[in-house]
Amino acid sequence: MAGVSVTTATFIATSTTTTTTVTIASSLSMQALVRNKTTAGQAIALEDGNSHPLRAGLHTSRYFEILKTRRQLPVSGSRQSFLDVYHQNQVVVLSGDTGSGKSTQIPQFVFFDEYASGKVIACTQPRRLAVTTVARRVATEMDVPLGQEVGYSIRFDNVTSDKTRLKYMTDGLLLREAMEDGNFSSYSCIIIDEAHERTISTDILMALLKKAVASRSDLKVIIMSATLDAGTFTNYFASSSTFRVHGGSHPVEIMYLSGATPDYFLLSLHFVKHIHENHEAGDILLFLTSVKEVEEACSMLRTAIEDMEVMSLYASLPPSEQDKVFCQSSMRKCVVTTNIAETSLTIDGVAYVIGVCKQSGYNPRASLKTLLTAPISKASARQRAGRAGRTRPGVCYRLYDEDTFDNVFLPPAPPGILENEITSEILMLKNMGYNAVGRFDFVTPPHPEVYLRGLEDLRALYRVLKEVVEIRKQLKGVVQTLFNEPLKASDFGAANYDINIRKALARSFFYHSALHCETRGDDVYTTVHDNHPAGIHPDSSLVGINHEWIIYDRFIYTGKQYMQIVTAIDPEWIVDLEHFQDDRLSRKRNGELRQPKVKASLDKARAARQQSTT
Ligand SMILES: Nc1ncnc2c1ncn2[C@@H]1O[C@H](COP(=O)(O)OP(=O)(O)OP(=O)(O)O)[C@@H](O)[C@H]1O
Repeated sequence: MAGVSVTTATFIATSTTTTTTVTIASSLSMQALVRNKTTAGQAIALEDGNSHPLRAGLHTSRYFEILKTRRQLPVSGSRQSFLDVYHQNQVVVLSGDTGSGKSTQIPQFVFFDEYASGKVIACTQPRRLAVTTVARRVATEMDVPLGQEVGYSIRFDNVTSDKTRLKYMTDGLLLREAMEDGNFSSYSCIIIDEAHERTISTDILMALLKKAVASRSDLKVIIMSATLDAGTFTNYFASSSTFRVHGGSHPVEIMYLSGATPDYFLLSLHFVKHIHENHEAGDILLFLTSVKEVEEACSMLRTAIEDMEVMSLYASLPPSEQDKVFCQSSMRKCVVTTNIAETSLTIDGVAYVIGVCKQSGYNPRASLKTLLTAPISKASARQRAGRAGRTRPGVCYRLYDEDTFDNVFLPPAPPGILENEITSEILMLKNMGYNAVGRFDFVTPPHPEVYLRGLEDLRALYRVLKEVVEIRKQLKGVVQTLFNEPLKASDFGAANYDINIRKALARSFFYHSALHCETRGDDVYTTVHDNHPAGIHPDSSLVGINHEWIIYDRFIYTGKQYMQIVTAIDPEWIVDLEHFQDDRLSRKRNGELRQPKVKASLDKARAARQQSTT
């Protein structure tokens, strides 16, 4: 809607700020709250009352215990200043230190302020584990059963009800909802948490929210970020103001090595043992670089230390296994994890954090995903340290020297949209009516090459669909002619079924074709499009077969370059495509073919094809 201005403003809070408490009549109820006109004093009075403000009955004693610790969090001291800023602005960008209370407290402040709207508050997290654990914590803090006033929604797991007014969800799920309703009509406020992680979903959501706030003046947006990067978001939402919450829950001492280590893995295990044998009570959180390392470390630690409970934590573990790390233990706990535990998580009892690093990237030229050991960013290192000191003072051991942290560590990881393929996001935006995706108002626009690759993949999918539809039509015709009856379902047992599907894939994903390179040995191929050498991924059923031609879905780099999701094809299926005609084959500057073997194989296939048709 024209004329609606979107503004942001500054919110400064410190752990020492005192709370303004307004005297409230004892008869105050939730129904007396007026949307976006509530005070911190009103909410505090409702929270402090013996009676539960949301249901009949009294608060439990545990509720008051937790309430006492919540009131000591840095954000609690600035509840009224936050509300003032929130009331005056449609978009608030809030940044704060780890453990200051952003994820758990700010949504509750908004809960009281938005209660009269009758709509839902969404708080997004990039990771499923953060969604479920933060929602559970907030439901406990508010003394309500999870799924009632406070719930969560992740793919395949929806714990909400008609009563839910504060919903934690993944950024991906809210994005899916936006496909149906780009105005976010059922929400009064949307909180994007951990915005500094710059996941693709978060970035696209921010663009959609920028549009939505312009057409819905009653929609509020809060962008929460743990770093000083908030400027990027304030600029994006048409303002240059910055908002800070200072201080975390408890102090964290940072320790560095005095020099570099040649083997961080073994050293980290020695550190765990050293802490266990020499330091006072407190659980240990060890960050490693891959699932393989995590499992290896767990098994070595279990053998070496009997009186310690060792647990692994990574994204592909079943949720019931992940939840175990949050359970109390009579022994010291050591949680060995990947970067899944880097942000948002509070594992009660963790006093020691040990950190090493690795990161993945995407090369659009080669459609190549990499998973290489590389220095992490300072922001990541700070997030990891922030996992200590949440429920008690902590120590963070960084397995590198201070000089490395100051001079070698990378700047914050680039936004996900610059590092990943975005095919499904392009499709989604097109589906929402954004046809010129290249001109979409991204916070950081992706490189044109990533965008072009995405479009090429979509064109390929379209070609597959067209071919499959054509094959189905032909099969239907054949069956009808032969048996004089209509085809009821696809006949998976038909002799040519598999070949027809592979043919369709070959003719659509022809630019992902590769030719076996006999001189380099088993399972090594060269891509036809880019002339890259690559092996067949060890998980593939084609390993050891050495088909002459294959097509692949994607590249992955894990020390070696591999093609994943591959299928064998016959060059006779593709020789007629323009892409494989002589004048289109890749040549050097002097006109010589880069891959004479490709031409030889295509010529052979062309001759065979001609013979079979004559
Ligand atoms: N499950 C829990 N058990 C015990 N205390 C918790 C739990 N979750 C949160 N807390 C307490 O609340 C504090 C604030 O947590 P919250 O997740 O809101 O911080 P945050 O500012 O969002 O941190 P981050 O930037 O690391 O996500 C924690 O430091 C801790 O003291």
